[in-house]
Amino acid sequence: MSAPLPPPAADAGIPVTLLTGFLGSGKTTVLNGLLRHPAMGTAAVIINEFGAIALDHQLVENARDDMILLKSGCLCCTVKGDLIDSLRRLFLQRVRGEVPEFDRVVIETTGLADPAPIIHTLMADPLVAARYRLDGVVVTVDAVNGMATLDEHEEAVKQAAMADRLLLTKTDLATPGQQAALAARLALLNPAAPRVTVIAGAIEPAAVLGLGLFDPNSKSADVGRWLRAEAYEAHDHHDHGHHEHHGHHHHDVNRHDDRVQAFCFTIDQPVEPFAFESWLNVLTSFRGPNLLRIKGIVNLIGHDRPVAIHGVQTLFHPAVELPAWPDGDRRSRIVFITRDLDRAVIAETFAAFTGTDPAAGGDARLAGLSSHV
Ligand SMILES: Nc1nc2c(ncn2[C@@H]2O[C@H](COP(=O)(O)OP(=O)(O)OP(=O)(O)O)[C@@H](O)[C@H]2O)c(=O)[nH]1
Repeated sequence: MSAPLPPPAADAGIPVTLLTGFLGSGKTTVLNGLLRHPAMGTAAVIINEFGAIALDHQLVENARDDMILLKSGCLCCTVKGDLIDSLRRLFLQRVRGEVPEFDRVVIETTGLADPAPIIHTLMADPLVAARYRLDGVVVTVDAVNGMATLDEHEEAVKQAAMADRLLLTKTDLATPGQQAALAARLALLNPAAPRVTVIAGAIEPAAVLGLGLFDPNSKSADVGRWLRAEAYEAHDHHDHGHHEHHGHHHHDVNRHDDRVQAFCFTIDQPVEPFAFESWLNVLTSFRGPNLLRIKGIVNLIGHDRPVAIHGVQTLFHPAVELPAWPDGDRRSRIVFITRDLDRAVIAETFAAFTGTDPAAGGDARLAGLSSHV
């Protein structure tokens, strides 16, 4: 990280949206709703599951083997094997003019998918990482069955915890009490992800696209919207296990939730780059599988501008130096979503490497940085 940093990569790669959510939670309904918008006509859709394509038949224009062109103009393929192969192949076919020139990709995963290895894949394969970038993780949660699903299935908890945006589906069937309980639980599990209500797939593309660090319209970094560090201020999650304060939980039904934690470090002093990099290396080498997501902006000694970091598990995107600090606040802010890994452990290792104790919580001032928040 002390090496020269690449320039801000506003246009680097085709944005990829990961649409996930538990079995039957409404992913395909949301996808169908999205594809009805003309703005989605230049998207490619990858459905990462076996079996028939679950999109509305009216939307399907002509079918080839594993790839179809939808009436909306979108290209759609089902992936039976390797996601990497599909992304590589799609890109090569686009370059050769064999498929329409798509400018974004939406991947609908199976309901049981763990998003972490999929994001890992996007970052790990050199060709894929050079051509595509993660725009955002969008997760459907069923307002009727969501609570029971979160109780029973750890995959669902992980999905919700890793979301950049949560879509609450089937609210037309849920009681206000069910909706409130689910919203409260999701706010604990994932304080930063805005929750959007979607009934029968009625959704604007803007609600789920453009969630990455770089604003697709202004081409500039939108740190406030991306990091949402301020969201952790209200209830920092290192006391995540103490749910009895929140009324709607009881006995051990939250065992999955308790394994997942979301918290934010705020570091006042600029950090020594080598120490920071060493800390990240050690953390990812030893606890990679427990690191679901890390995002942050860091003030490194010797760098006038902030450095953005983004990683999952053992892997980090190349650090990107942003054009400027978003405001007068030059503190480093790093958001963590972990599983079976306490805040204290990360704080201790950070202190050991950098000589600085991170403070808890985000920063309310970040909230004012962006009109998109
Ligand atoms: N009433 C109501 N039904 C919905 C809503 N969203 C989805 N559904 C229904 O819920 C069922 C499951 O929706 P899908 O979109 O197939 O869910 P999925 O997550 O793609 O399902 P899998 O691919 O099987 O995991 C379907 O019968 C949908 O019509 C909603 O907002 N309201």
